[in-house]
Amino acid sequence: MITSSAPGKIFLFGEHAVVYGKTAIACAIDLRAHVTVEEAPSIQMKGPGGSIDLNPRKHPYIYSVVERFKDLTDVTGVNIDIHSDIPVGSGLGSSAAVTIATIKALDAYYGTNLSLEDIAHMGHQVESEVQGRASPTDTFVSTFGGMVQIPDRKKLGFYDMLIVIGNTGKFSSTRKIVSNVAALKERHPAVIGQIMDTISAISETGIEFIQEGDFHTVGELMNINQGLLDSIGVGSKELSELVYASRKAGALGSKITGAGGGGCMIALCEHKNLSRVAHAIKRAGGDSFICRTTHAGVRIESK
Ligand SMILES: Nc1ncnc2c1ncn2[C@@H]1O[C@H](COP(=O)(O)OP(=O)(O)O)[C@@H](O)[C@H]1O
Ligand SMILES: C[C@@](O)(CCOP(=O)(O)O)CC(=O)O
Ligand SMILES: [Mg+2]
Repeated sequence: MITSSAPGKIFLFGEHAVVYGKTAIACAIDLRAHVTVEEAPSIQMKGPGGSIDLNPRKHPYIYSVVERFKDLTDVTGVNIDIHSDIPVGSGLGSSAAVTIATIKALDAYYGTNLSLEDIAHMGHQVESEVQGRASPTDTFVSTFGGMVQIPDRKKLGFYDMLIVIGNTGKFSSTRKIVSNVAALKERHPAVIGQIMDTISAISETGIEFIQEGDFHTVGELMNINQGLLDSIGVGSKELSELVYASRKAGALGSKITGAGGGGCMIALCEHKNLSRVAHAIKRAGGDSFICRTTHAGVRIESK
């Protein structure tokens, strides 16, 4: 029996634009997906009512991972059991964390000796297949941990940023939101293209201010990024309510994280207003918790 785990993530800047090759900054967080694999008579997934055979409609990410392993090795019966701390369909990268942890667990189980680069690459292929189109961000940061810049695949240092996550509690499918943005871009290529370029410039400017420790300016850039996410139709009334409540309570900046349409927002705070912001998000109807970033990428937990 082998157990692996991989982290979820937040986007400080650049979601959606990064799908079109623009710059984004993402950070691994200490919510993790845990995957246990053990010998079984067929390829199965453990569920609440017991184990069932792997089904591409019910388990699209895991199915796609297993199909890829069939190209690498002789895939024998295995039971896959997932326990994840990451709220599903909420912009915190649950799909990538589950995908990357499954790849790592199967790699250890079948002895395929994949490097971290191989794992991130396979994860990106899986997300692209299931999502229709996907950037390498979530799978890369879930593999390597820390703060990263995409598409450069640059591992940035560790920055002690105080972030509150606010969750609207509304499920949102990344596949659907990404395809809505693609359709909008097709209708207005010049307009949306320029918005994507501006989001890219925000990410590139943002990283400089993160490195300087100027979090007031980082927050200001997050607010500009949020306006542009709204402009491409990935906002919602509930997300905006949490965003404005957090700013009123003193957040330096706040924005959607991930696909949007529902799911989570993040608020950059100072020590003095951290709990005020968390409470304000709750009063505005969301769940909120303090986000801890992590260096720890994918890893084997036990063998
Ligand atoms: N614990 C889990 N077990 C099985 N599949 C999961 C789990 N968590 C997430 N997933 C898969 O990821 C999908 C959600 O991914 P996505 O729409 O990209 O949202 P996000 O990655 O922001 O949570 C789910 O519909 C499911 O297919
Ligand atoms: C919208 C997008 O930029 C991020 C999606 O993140 P999440 O699945 O909502 O956690 C898509 C992608 O990068 O593939
Ligand atoms: Mg996802």
